[in-house]
Amino acid sequence: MRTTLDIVDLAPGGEGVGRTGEGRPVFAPFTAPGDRVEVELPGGEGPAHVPPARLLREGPARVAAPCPHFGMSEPLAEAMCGGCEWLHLAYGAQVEAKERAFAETLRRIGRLEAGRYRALPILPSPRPLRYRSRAKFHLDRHTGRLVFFRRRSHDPVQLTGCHLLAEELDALREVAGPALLAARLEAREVTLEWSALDGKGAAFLQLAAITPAARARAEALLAAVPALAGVVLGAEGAPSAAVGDPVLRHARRPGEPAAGRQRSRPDVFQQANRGANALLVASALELLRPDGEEVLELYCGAGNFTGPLAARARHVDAVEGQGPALELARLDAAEAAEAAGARGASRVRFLAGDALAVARGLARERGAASRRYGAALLDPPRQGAPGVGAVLRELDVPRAVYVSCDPATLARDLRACGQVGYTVEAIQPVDMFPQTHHVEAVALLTR
Ligand SMILES: C[S@@+](CC[C@H](N)C(=O)[O-])C[C@H]1O[C@@H](n2cnc3c(N)ncnc32)[C@H](O)[C@@H]1O
Repeated sequence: MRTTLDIVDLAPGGEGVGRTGEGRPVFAPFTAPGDRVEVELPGGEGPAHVPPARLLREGPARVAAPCPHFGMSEPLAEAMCGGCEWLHLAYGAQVEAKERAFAETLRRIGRLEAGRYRALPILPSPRPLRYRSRAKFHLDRHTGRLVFFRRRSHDPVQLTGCHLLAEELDALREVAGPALLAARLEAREVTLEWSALDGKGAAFLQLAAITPAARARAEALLAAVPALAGVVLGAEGAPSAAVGDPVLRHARRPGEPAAGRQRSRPDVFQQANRGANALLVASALELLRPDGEEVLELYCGAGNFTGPLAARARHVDAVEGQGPALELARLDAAEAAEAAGARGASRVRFLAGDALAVARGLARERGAASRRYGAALLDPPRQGAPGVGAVLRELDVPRAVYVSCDPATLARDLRACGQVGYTVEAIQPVDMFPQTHHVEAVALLTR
């Protein structure tokens, strides 16, 4: 049934929300508060998710989307890219909506009522557009373009440019697609990364198999695309292989190389928004105050927090499950220790393995080798770290910072931490992902 709907808010999942005359909630993608839209309403009585709507009247938060691949185009959904959700929304309205939805998720799943913790105002991204230094694409074998898929499909969007990518990364995307096709590198997925510090990029190609022919083709790719310094080849069940030099360096604070550098490789986790990442790291350290402490860091990855922690802590034990990430973190730590002289030499110990299992093992250690941590920092993947509260408790950690990219799993884990005696003192949301509903956050726990 066709019906007219007034959009009144944005849901945590990014869709606009309105209610029918009978009070039925309706979630409509690509709408904005204040919009009046016509939607195709499915039968039933519960909350309805409708396909893209026809816009009848524009709300005040609506702006002209700068991208031809985005939005409520006619015919509906024909050209729509699955990358952005909110290019039609003024950036101020985006951060307000994230802050509201985030607090609501903490309340609903974490039972954390506003007022019971210090809710710090969301930190906006320094760049709302062109903020990504890495992204994952698909190679369209017919056109030779690196593409994104349309929403909820595997149909390619023939990108003529992407407003989320740093200009240099977008330019690399444009040339890398045809070069991959010419080199006959049939990658299932292609991750490209750009380093503003190095002025060069690197690629991670997921192939069916890593053969000598694939390596030779990767060499040909590097010869054809001078902006690419190296390639990592990956295949299921096989160790990855580097061709050229795919290790890039980033300034820990963009534009300030003196604030320290950090290695990355395109097959290893790395925050894609370097500007917002600098804010995230600074706010995590400000909340944790690791000065002079023995610190336990779980899920350290390539050492995004490890270097800044080590610069202030007495000692850091850093745990990570992925070998190549740990290798990059070790190289950065060794370099920083050398720069600091003997004083910094033994500040970090890296431990490989499952973060919670290693932490449980540390809690059982006794005698001279055992450590008493004054602070902990954890930054788990999207699925969170169920059970981390009990582990922190076993280790008798008085203060911990939990960094999360998923408000729902964060809220779940904070609630469980509360059940073993931790109090949520403060939470700082950070907008790492403008033009989408996603939000990153840092929470401070004490006991
Ligand atoms: C969100 S990333 C954070 C990495 C790093 N802290 C950063 O800021 O770049 C999560 C990291 O946890 C690692 N990881 C995932 N599951 C793990 C586990 N069970 N044990 C240890 N590390 C794990 C991943 O390899 C990844 O490096």
